[in-house]
Amino acid sequence: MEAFLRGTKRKKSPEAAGASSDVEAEEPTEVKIAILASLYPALEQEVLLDVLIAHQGSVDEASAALRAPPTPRKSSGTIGYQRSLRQFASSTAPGAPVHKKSKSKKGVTLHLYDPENVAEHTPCTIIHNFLPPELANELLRELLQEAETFEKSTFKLFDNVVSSPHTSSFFVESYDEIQRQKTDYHYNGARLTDVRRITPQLVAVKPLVQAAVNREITNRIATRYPGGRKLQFQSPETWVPNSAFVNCYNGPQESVGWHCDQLTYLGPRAVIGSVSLGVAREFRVRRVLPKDDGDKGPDNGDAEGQVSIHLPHNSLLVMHAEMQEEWKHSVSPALSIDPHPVSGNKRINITYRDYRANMHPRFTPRCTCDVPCVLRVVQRKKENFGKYFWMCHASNIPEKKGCAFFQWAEFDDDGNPIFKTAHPKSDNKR
Ligand SMILES: O=C(O)CCC(=O)C(=O)O
Ligand SMILES: [Fe+2]
Repeated sequence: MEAFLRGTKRKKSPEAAGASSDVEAEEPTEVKIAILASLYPALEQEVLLDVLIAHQGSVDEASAALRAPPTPRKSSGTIGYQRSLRQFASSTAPGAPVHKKSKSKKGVTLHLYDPENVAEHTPCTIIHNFLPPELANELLRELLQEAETFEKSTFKLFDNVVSSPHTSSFFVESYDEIQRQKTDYHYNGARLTDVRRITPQLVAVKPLVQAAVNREITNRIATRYPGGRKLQFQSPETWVPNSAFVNCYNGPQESVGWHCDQLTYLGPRAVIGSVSLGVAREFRVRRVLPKDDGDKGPDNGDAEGQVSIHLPHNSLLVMHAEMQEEWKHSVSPALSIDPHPVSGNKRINITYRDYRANMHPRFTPRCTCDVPCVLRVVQRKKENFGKYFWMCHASNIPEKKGCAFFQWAEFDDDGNPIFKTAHPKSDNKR
């Protein structure tokens, strides 16, 4: 999970027309919520999110409003209601448009349980009872043991120490790769310290995840994408997971705020396979709606409402190629949970990822701080919507300020990066 360690305001780059305000608006909600939560610990995250949205994402203004004497207000959507979408279901012809009018509404959370509804109304597909039951339990037991030593990520932001509301660790395939992760890769401007070797059960499950995800991708393309063809910038190659973030949510309050997963090492139109074990929790998604240049109105964050996908023990959720660029996702705090016979109050989540050889930091642009850049996409502004860009993320390192580096990112139709200038650290070998 990379998405929450971002923060301080950046200097705007004059080159970043159409992307610059997106960058600011794009500062992760997670961080803003974490700051507000540390200042107002008694308030639920959803209330904080509402207030933040009502103040166009400004932490200062949201905080001022929260300090003011409370006026009675309802928090929207804390308790969702179950609603079947069967009544709306229609068989989808090959090549049907990706962007269907959402069945969800502003301020309302639709709760989806049924795989057909999930495929129809979100950028995801879900497979229930994914692994043989004993394998799922073995994997859960193994990762619960690993999770004993997982830590919350903490980071300094302004004068607050903010910590992620769950624990996690990152697993790769070899000791060499652990070393490379610790020296070459950057996450939000810093290096990972807790990188582990993939465990025996993670190894055992990997080919099953790989086969299922590739099947789901093929099916998604054939049944839902225009012309039955892959999206522009989506890789035509087989999806091969070579790393996994493992998250542990201990109890109903542990969560992860709204974010999209970082594309820096995955490339555009990334697909992610996400296995859920233990306590069932809600995975929420909402579409990011771009705004016109002159539109100074409130953030569109909740304009189409949220969709809640229920993730039971032993389910595989595939986040498809349209997910990270056009949607945000979160695991919301729960009012209550049903304890699981193996894990008690804990939920384990594994996101298997395909790190692409041609997106290795030895190839990607470096900013003037000499840190490999982060890959972002314009989401909030209609101007340049969907365009990718490289920017500095050193401002997240406590002692560094970051620079105004900005460069549009180019890819061929299959999502292979086109780097204009040879990278000084590139030896073009892999
Ligand atoms: O726990 C989950 O289901 C999602 C985790 C997630 O979004 C992430 O690791 O980026
Ligand atoms: Fe994520």
